[in-house]
Amino acid sequence: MADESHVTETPPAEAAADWTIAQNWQHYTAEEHATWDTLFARQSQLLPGRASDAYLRGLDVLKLSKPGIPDFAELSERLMKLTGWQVVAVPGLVPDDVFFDHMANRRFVAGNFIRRPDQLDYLQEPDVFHDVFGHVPMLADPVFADYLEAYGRGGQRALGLDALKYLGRLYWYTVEFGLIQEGDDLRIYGSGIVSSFAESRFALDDPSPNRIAFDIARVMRTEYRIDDFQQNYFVIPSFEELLRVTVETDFAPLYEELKAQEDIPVAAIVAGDRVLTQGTQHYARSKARG
Ligand SMILES: C[C@H](O)[C@H](O)[C@H]1CNc2nc(N)[nH]c(=O)c2N1
Ligand SMILES: N[C@@H](Cc1ccccc1)C(=O)O
Ligand SMILES: [Fe+2]
Repeated sequence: MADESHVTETPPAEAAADWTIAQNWQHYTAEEHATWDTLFARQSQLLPGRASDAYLRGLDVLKLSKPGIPDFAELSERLMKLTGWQVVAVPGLVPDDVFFDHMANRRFVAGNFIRRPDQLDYLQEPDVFHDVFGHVPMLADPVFADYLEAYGRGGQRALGLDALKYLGRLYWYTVEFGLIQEGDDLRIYGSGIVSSFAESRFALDDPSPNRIAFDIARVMRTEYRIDDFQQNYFVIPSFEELLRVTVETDFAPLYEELKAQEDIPVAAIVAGDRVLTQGTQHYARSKARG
């Protein structure tokens, strides 16, 4: 999950300078493994027909020899052979520059903790289920694996250009909450959706949110919220197209243009949008009434 986290700059005592820690797979309790198995089984039944082909193909990389929470060492060995990525354990959110450096070197940072049984349906911090079940299967797709490495390098560049706000939105509306058109069907590839039981249905079926065709400048201008279902989803035509418009476009001039423009509020529809669903926003309004 990506958000405007306010993490401290010095790593916690047990972490290395790059914020990595030992996963300590042998320390997980039977209850923690059971939480993983419950979440895994629930999503595995829900996602066929909802998640993108690339995600469902990638899911196999998680079918390891042991039940319960995956062992990052075993997982990384398999992932490395497929796309050169590995999964490293961190205690939680890490500073942006640390996050980008790992990503630029094909190291995916994953929380080593798992949510409590009473948090099955939603939590804001990225736990091992969100990071590994949500993100890792996409790392097994060669095109998406290239996209994420390029994103890491782009993040390092964006830091230097004071443009993190714009790149963070691109991450949010693709890696975390992206939808993709597959033939006549709308499918999920965003990790924040696939790792959420309720949002996996809401994102595709509910008339409440907007669903808008992906446009790089529009996405970078659009605000987002981190505490509930999204009110906007952006739809890409393919991962190859996402790679083409992000890796091949020099963002520096785009960042300058965006700095001269207003941000677009969440849920707004603006001129030029190719709107697939004009949302009713009834979900957000019902929550606002409390
Ligand atoms: C880079 C961007 O700001 C984003 O919010 C980052 C910050 N730090 C992170 N740290 C961890 N562990 N996981 C994440 O997804 C992120 N997201
Ligand atoms: N093209 C971006 C780098 C980038 C690539 C892929 C994803 C995100 C960002 C830049 O010029 O900064
Ligand atoms: Fe995430």
